[in-house]
Amino acid sequence: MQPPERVVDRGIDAIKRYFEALTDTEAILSSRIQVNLLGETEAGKTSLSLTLQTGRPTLTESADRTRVVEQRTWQYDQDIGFNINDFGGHGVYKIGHPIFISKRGLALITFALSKYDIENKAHYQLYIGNWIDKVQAQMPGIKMAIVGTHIDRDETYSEKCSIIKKQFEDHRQRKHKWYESQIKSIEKILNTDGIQTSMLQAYEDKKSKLMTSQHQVIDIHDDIFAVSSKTMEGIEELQNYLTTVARERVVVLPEMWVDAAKNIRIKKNEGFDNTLDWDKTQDIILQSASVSWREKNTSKEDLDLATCDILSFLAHRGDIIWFDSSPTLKKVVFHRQEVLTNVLKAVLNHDSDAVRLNLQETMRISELKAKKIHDDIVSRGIISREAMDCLCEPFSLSSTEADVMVELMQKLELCYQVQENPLVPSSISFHFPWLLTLEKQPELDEKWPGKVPTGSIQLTLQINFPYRCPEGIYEKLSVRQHKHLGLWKTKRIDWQDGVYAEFQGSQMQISRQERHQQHDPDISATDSIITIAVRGSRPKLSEMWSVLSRAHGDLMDIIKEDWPGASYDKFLVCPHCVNENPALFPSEAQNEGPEEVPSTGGFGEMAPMLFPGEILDLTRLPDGVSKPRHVPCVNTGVSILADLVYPPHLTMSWQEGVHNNRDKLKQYITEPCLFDIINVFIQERIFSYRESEEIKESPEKIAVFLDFLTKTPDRAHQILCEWLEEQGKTHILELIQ
Ligand SMILES: Nc1nc2c(ncn2[C@@H]2O[C@H](COP(=O)(O)OP(=O)(O)OP(=O)(O)O)[C@@H](O)[C@H]2O)c(=O)[nH]1
Repeated sequence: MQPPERVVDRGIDAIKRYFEALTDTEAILSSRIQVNLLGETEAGKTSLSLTLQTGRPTLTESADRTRVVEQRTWQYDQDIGFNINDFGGHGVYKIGHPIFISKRGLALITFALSKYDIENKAHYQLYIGNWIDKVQAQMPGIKMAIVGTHIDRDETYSEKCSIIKKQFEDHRQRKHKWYESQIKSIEKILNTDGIQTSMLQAYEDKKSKLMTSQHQVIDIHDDIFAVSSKTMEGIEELQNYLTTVARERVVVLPEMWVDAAKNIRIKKNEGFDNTLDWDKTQDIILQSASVSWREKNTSKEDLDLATCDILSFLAHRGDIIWFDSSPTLKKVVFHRQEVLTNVLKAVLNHDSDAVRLNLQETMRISELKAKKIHDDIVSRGIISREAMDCLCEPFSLSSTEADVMVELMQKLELCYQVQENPLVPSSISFHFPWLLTLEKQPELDEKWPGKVPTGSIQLTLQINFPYRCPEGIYEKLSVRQHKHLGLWKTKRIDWQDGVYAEFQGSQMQISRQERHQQHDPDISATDSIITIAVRGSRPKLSEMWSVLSRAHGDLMDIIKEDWPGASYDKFLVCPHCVNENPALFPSEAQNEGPEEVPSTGGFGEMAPMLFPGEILDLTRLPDGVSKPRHVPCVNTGVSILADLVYPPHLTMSWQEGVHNNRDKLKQYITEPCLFDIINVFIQERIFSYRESEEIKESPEKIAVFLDFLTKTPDRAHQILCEWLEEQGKTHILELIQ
């Protein structure tokens, strides 16, 4: 209760300021809970939100599918209030939730009981299951409840609710079982005799991650609330639940904080300003403070700190949207969330005709130019600064607000900024992967052919998301690559489901695929796969690993930030299998249509060998485990060089290998063989004549040769390996490789 969690998160100074504020103003018991109404269209969300707000039966005339989020408040009593977020069916909700939903809020999964057909198994997944999975993945631990509306239209609602409860229990069990089967399959691998000790840690990490997720409680209220916004039946039970939760979460706040929140709400209801700037916000805070507080906190710094304390608390609770992550964003408070959603909706509009209309209405430009701008937006996902201003025009944003919106879109990683013409500083445009509809361009078949070109190697990481990829992960990953690629914009090619990029010495392709799984004919689930592949030549291997590890790190960070509860599995695909079987990575044409695949992410009949992707998380191998030089490909029995499966810091370098096998090499390399090698090295200008003589004249010829060898560049090692292979001296090759 005291101090609130958010204050504690901000550290000891914030706690001190909180208690100081309490000495100057009264302590108020307060609870304001954010209630998020989620669900399919026509679920009855708006009617329920209005009914809760007014306390009277209220029905909307019809559903409003264009709404992103509408906010209402319901004041239960002096201490307890609710901020209700009523989410609509507009596509922007996909990115909207993390901005609008507070982890401390409540999510009500709403559906119309009258439409729910218990005979139709797909209904559970559509109306309830998918929503639970989504919320759970995005905000693990958030309190949830299921609410069935329209009971006045359904006499059998109570029997239906008992069946839905059972379906919900099955859903919980299914999730549990999925984790269990994944854990079992790892345990099976762990119990296999031949498992590489170096691989053990990666499998153990994978298992423990799965076990944590499995035990994550789905905090959902056991009963299903059945309500009618027409007759008010069941509304009281729902209200009681909400107020009980609110009472459990009462906190003690300084009166000035409560007053500041109230005054911000008044500004919101007045609806004059799109946003509150820093000065206006501080005026509100000063108005809310007592004389004694004002006398004690006279400096600008005192007021700035108090402003941040209060805004941070209110943003965490879901009263306002405020980001303190950049100096520009910090200065603006989004107290009317609809302003932000409307701008996002205008910019991220997938309706091509609406975009065209908007451009024609607001821009005084030729039809030809409008067409080009329109095509850029709807197919290439590119919005010029000029077009951005015009899309925002209907909202009468000030220039600061427009700048803030643009910065916010970049901060949220909805887009990245590109200067299209290096000579024209104003030729700025914003690239939104969300808007891309372009198919893969044919020129990419040349740059990235289906089969790995001779002389190249491919490192491949696959991340499999069972039951659909959480929305926006791929797009955000694509945007995040810009910070590594920024300077080489021309080397990046984007299409709807992928991005190709060229780095110095290597190429990368990130792509996504969807695969339908038909475990149960009634429940069609879709698995998603994000593949990060890097190609290059062997000498560039270490750079290739850096590129792969960086993209992997980006993806893991995004999952941690936005979808901490998402289930996924990651694998490093055996480079040998990739090389042998280009069909493992089907071209776009082959991607069409549903395809049945095993949940391990296999590829039809011949599944590639998959190594645990957790290898990429290892910073070092466990104590006592020596770095591997080779790993077996179980599929083919071929021995693969470990540096194709492990990042360089985890593998044994060839020099370490030579050192470790020194005694055996001294035994196997005969004098004539040594002389032949020396000749090759002289021809290749690796050894000088003097060096070769030094070796030949030494009583410990082989030992001296090996010492010389480990000091030579990698090229010498490569030449030696090739020569040994040509000569069929595989017993030496294996020790040296
Ligand atoms: N009889 C009856 N009709 C309801 C009830 N709740 C909503 N409706 C009607 O169902 C339709 C959809 O209701 P809304 O509240 O707009 O649904 P929504 O979930 O907000 O819909 P979207 O805007 O598409 O997200 C409207 O015609 C409402 O009048 C209810 O409990 N009983």
